[in-house]
Amino acid sequence: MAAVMSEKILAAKNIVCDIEGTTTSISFVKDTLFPYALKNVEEYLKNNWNEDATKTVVAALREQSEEDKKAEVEGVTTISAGESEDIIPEIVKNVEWQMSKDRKTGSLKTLQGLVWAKGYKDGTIKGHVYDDVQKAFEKWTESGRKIYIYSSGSVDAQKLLFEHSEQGNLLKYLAGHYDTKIGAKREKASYESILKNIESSGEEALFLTDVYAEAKAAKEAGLNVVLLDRPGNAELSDEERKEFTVITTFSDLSFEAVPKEENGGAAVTNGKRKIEETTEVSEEDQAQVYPNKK
Ligand SMILES: CSCCC(=O)C(=O)COP(=O)(O)O
Ligand SMILES: [Mg+2]
Repeated sequence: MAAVMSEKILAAKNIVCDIEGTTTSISFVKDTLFPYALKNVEEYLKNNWNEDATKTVVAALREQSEEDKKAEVEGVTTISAGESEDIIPEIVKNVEWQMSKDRKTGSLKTLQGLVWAKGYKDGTIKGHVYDDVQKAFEKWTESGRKIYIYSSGSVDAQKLLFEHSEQGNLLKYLAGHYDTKIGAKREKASYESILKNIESSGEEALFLTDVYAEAKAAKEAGLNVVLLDRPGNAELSDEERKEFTVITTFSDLSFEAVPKEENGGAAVTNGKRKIEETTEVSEEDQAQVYPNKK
């Protein structure tokens, strides 16, 4: 069954977009990025030990491990005090432990980004984006919309992925980046902070993600939300599919131009067609306008 889209969704001026499972395959993150980070973290630390960025991230990793120890997180490994390179094996062990749990701590994500930088810059890594991403970004920005990224991956890691993507440098389409410094992705307050930051109402914003808990938090903050069902994503339940519009590709979202005088002003509605609520939509009608399905 094709997606059911509300008028509000299609009118949104600000699009906030998740990465893993939304613009980019989960398998690229799990099978390319994570193994690269694990393989190269020790070398990165050795080669960059005296860099400020390394000192800052090591201090943050140590702080995190102390917090985890206090909270009695199972399996946590500690990082000794001091600036000696002797503690590199302890850092590597902590990173391996965190990555085995797919933790989204800011310190781990920052270090991963630092390690990936070399791979992106020497061409070993090309950021995966689905086939429809570049075209959609182009259309959305051409129609006067602003695209923001909100991912657990650090802002620097996000920029690397889109700068060195399989579809070329996509950074020109992006108006801003947010990571977990603004808050965790499953918390309503994070989305409220993003709205404040981008000077948008919830009504004028659309969040695209693959994770139901993130969708729920964004919805609570007043944003419109559409869930992505990309190949390899976790299965969405029938209940989750009832609560949110679900699409398989960005091509399913088709916006109209934001009139110039309203760019940065009021939201635009797609005045073309307003159709009564329905449960089934033909492929051709995917881009039509429907009242939001609750
Ligand atoms: C942009 S860096 C790679 C992705 C990553 O490390 C990650 O944790 C992705 O999480 P997301 O919030 O984009 O689902
Ligand atoms: Mg995701």
